[in-house]
Amino acid sequence: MIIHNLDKTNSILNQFISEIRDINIQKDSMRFRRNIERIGEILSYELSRELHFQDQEVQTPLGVKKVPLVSDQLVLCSVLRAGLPLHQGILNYFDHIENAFISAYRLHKTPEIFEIKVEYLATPALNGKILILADPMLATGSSLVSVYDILKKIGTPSQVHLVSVIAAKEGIDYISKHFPDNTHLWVATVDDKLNSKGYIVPGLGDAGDLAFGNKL
Ligand SMILES: O=P(O)(O)OC[C@H]1O[C@H](OP(=O)(O)OP(=O)(O)O)[C@H](O)[C@@H]1O
Ligand SMILES: O=c1cc[nH]c(=O)[nH]1
Ligand SMILES: [Mg+2]
Repeated sequence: MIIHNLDKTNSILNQFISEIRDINIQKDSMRFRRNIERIGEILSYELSRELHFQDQEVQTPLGVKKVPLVSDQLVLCSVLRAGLPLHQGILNYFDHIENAFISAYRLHKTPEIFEIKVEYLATPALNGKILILADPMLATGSSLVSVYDILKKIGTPSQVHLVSVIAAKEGIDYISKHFPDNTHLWVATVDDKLNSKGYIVPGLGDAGDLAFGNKL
């Protein structure tokens, strides 16, 4: 797996990451969603450098200019619920991308032991296309691996790009073993630890709840 951790370079991205982590600022759920969306836009720009480009002629009022434009067929699949604002951010940059949605949630047997349930999928064909799989939190990595196991049954993408906001080192190690070697991971920042409940520490808390409210 090829890992692109954007926190290696200081940029305005730091501001958005610090706001989604901040226990006071993150209470403003509209700002939380919008910050995740903005991070999705920045990750999209970075990811776009790894895509394939072909020259296209553009007619201006004064002449013709050859411009290299993205030539890949792209599918963006986001993991519900927390993936929704990240999905919107990526969609803001890739106007013509096809869209897929998949659900994943933790079904707890005890506070510490859970399995991932995937119950919903809506996707276009994936064969030969570039799959961008988006989920803001990469904690244990079990959600991403579970959804990829389902998506693989639909078709074989030519390449996978994973987009995440905060990842734990442990989760990165786990998914590296389950995705093809040429998979790219685009992540805004990486934290060292998981707690006993599989939450990223310091992380930000529960991204789905912060974006959309507490669930039962
Ligand atoms: O790497 P993992 O250990 O699998 O954890 C990460 C998952 O947890 C969050 O979803 P959650 O289960 O909280 O669902 P939600 O989006 O509905 O809140 C997040 O959006 C990931 O899907
Ligand atoms: O830290 C975590 C782990 C899983 N899901 C979240 O929203 N946050
Ligand atoms: Mg959640």
